[in-house]
Amino acid sequence: MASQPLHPLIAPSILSADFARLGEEVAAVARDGETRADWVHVDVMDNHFVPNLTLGLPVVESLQKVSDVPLDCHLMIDNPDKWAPGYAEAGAYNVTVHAEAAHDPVMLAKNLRAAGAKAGLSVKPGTPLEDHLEVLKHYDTLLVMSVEPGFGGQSFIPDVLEKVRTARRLVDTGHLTLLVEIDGGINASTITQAAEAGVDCFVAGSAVYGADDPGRAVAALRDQAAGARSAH
Ligand SMILES: O=C(CO)[C@H](O)[C@H](O)COP(=O)(O)O
Ligand SMILES: [Co+2]
Repeated sequence: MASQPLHPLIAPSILSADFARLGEEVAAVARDGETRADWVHVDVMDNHFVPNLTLGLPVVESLQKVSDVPLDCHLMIDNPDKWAPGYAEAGAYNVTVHAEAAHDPVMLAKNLRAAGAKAGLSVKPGTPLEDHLEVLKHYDTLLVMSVEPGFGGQSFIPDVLEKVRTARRLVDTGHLTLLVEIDGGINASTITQAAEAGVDCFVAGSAVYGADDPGRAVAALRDQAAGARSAH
């Protein structure tokens, strides 16, 4: 995961999908061609780390059986040191834990990788990147939250782009080796500025699953991000 991927990655968040039809909702962004998502983003919330409760390991295990798009699990939970490796063992492609919640983030990254997943570290909007730079050397992805974690459909916080620029610089100069991912409020009005700041992977929940055709929304967001990147 060293250099910037050839095209921007789009990861629809099923937080905004119909939970009664999760398999079909994943299939809607898994058709071959330009409408295909790169990853499917799965928001796990425990009602402790964030004030909301969504889904957990049994649902991820079921999704893993039906999804041929890699799962990107975003764990908004306390004590990820204990729970996160289970998501890697279930076959998730990338498992992201919060820097604010992890007790031993270096050991946790090792455990995630040993279980076969990429290891992701996320920072909330108010968490400085500088506090976690040493730890980030052990991770494959950095998930910059551009809303307060807990709910979909919130407004993008542009101040976090400074963290994206810093991370991009550190990756491009070889000081870090990771993908830069952004999550929260990404849509047609905000994706250009995020792409210009250097994001590799864009999570979009309401902008994809709130659209009439989720697959078309994926293709449109990817086009827009690619255009912003090449113009930069
Ligand atoms: O982690 C999240 C919230 O905590 C979600 O991934 C995120 O909010 C996606 O939803 P939207 O694109 O509607 O903001
Ligand atoms: Co998320």
